[in-house]
Amino acid sequence: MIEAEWWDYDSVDELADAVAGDVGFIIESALDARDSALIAVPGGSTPVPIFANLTKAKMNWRKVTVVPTDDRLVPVENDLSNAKLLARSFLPSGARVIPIATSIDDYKLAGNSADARLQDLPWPPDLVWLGMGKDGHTASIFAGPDLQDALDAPKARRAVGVMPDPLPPEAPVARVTLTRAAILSARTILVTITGQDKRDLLEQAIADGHSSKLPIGRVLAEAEQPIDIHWCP
Ligand SMILES: O=C1O[C@H](COP(=O)(O)O)[C@@H](O)[C@H](O)[C@H]1O
Repeated sequence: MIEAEWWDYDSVDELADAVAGDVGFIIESALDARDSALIAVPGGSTPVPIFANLTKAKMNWRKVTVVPTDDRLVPVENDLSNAKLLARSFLPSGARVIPIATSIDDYKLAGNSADARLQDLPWPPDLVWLGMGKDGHTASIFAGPDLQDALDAPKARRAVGVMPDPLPPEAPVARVTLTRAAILSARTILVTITGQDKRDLLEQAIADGHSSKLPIGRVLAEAEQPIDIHWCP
């Protein structure tokens, strides 16, 4: 059973303030301890106001590397690109942003390429920050033919390519994602979600643990570290 602590806020603004503070603290602690920080952060819409608050923090951003937990296989100029969001959010502060998606058509090969990029980074990440879709996917670990690959990849494997099935209507494309092993290797894991529907889904996924039908339940069931879940309606 995972050790999950819920942090509830009344509004997105309050959540954004608090999570930006926590992530800033994690980065500062890594800079103090190792003189560099590596964080993996989600895409989508939930983190946007948090990024805005976080990047106002004064710290040595030049020593901070930011990677997406996952990305959609689209050109980096496309609005669906998580790398585009990270570049827009973090590059002005001076952080290094490493995209993991490529223009390779074969999504499995794109997964190999994402893995190779991540193999060049000092591991483990100081933080893996996860979001969750309405269908219970996290990072881009989705239901579909590649679910087991992403869940069962060996410890050394950091990313794989996946084809969600069904394809989510808001972004109906193949993806690359951190594996479960890569997510769980992080020094700290936190989750941000909004809305009662997602809360109900995540509570159920956590309760079901290993037998959860939802990818996020299967990922978190194996976590050895305590996990903070930040939520607002
Ligand atoms: O597709 C994705 O969706 C999830 C959730 O996004 P949200 O917009 O509902 O917050 C996100 O965590 C993931 O990184 C992204 O690629």
